Amino acid sequence: MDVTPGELAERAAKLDALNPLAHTRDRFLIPPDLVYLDGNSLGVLPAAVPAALEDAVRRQWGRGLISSWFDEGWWDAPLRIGDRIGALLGAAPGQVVTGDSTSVQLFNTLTAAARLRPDRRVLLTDPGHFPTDAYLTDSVAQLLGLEVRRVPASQVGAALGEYGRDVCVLSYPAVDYRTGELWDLSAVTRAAHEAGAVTVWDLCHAAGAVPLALDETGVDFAVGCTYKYLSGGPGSPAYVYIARRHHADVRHPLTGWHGHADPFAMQDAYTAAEGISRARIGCPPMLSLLALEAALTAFDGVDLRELRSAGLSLTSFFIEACDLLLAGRGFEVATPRAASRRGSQVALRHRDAARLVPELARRRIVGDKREPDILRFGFNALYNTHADALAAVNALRELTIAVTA
Ligand SMILES: Cc1ncc(COP(=O)(O)O)c(C=O)c1O
Ligand SMILES: Nc1c(O)cccc1C(=O)C[C@H](N)C(=O)O
Repeated sequence: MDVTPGELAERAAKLDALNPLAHTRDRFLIPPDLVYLDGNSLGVLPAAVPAALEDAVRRQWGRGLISSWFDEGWWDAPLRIGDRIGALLGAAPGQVVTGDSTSVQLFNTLTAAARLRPDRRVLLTDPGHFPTDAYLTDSVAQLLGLEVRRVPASQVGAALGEYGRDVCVLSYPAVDYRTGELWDLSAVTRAAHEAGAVTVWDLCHAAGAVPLALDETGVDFAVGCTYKYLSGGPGSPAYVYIARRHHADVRHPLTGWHGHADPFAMQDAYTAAEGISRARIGCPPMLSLLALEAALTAFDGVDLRELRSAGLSLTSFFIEACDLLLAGRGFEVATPRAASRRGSQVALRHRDAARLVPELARRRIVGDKREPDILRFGFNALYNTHADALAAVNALRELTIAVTA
């Protein structure tokens, strides 16, 4: 090892001191002495949330009661908060709506997307997609009489060349939940369009960590959760993006009354609302939605390019520290080393992953384990530090034995 742990600690301190986003850490209530590297599963509580929830419960609900639906802007909250999220996704206003879970949004969106190409029979998806995406893709295919083919994003071009004219939808994650690999949304979307198909992207592991340019990239549909890098809280509502050019044609299977053109006319038959409102379903979980709105203020004034470079600085430093301090201890970096191919997490493979993750937690360092042998460390540049990264690597060094000298 050319660099000593002491020198790495100095580097971490310097990098943290130079971080232009250092001030945003104060926007979160991080438990003292905790190194939290699991914000890619459940983000830390933003400082603005408790008071916003208190107000939502005691004043808006407690005193305003039913009048709050309109007097406090509850009815428009899914659209208002959708636009705030849209700004983080590179989407112009009026194309994102919040509500329901990612799973529900996936079902609604995949079905609506496939219906745009009724003469085609193949749904293309990632063999390593998150389980809920895999299960729902299969369900939608079953319901619509389609066939699912599982092709890695890196091989989509070849697959489309072979049978692309029969593909209706490509359903892919922007960032792989296990390895943290960032896919090329632009290249996959372009290839899909050349073959006449549409894309449904799952942004769960990208939104709020990686700058996205949905409008510019020509993405058709996207869904994502808000409890990871957006720190909306456990079970906070998901969102869906539908490019404006599809609004008039899109037909959802979940035709709830909030998506009706005139909800309070209480008509017998469904008529879809204009614009993104047609992606609304039923009554949204308002308290969670208002907590999410407060949580998103943690992004106020944050330049997303700066956030991305701070995130890459953290993951690059973590990988470098792993290379230096964990050599010969049975670890393998499963995340791409090229910054352009990396989201904001680093995954390490180790055959003792199941032992190491709880051992880390006992030392107040939280990451998580994914099957079969992956240790995941998520870095939210709004609150994580290089010192956090080094603490995790130092602990892993203490918990393992070097096999080679
Ligand atoms: C890529 C991805 N999609 C979807 C989900 C979850 O969906 P839901 O919010 O419906 O539980 C997760 C995480 O739980 C995920 O990582
Ligand atoms: N949504 C979760 C939950 O309800 C319980 C525990 C974990 C989660 C997660 O978010 C897991 C996460 N999507 C993953 O990437 O594995």
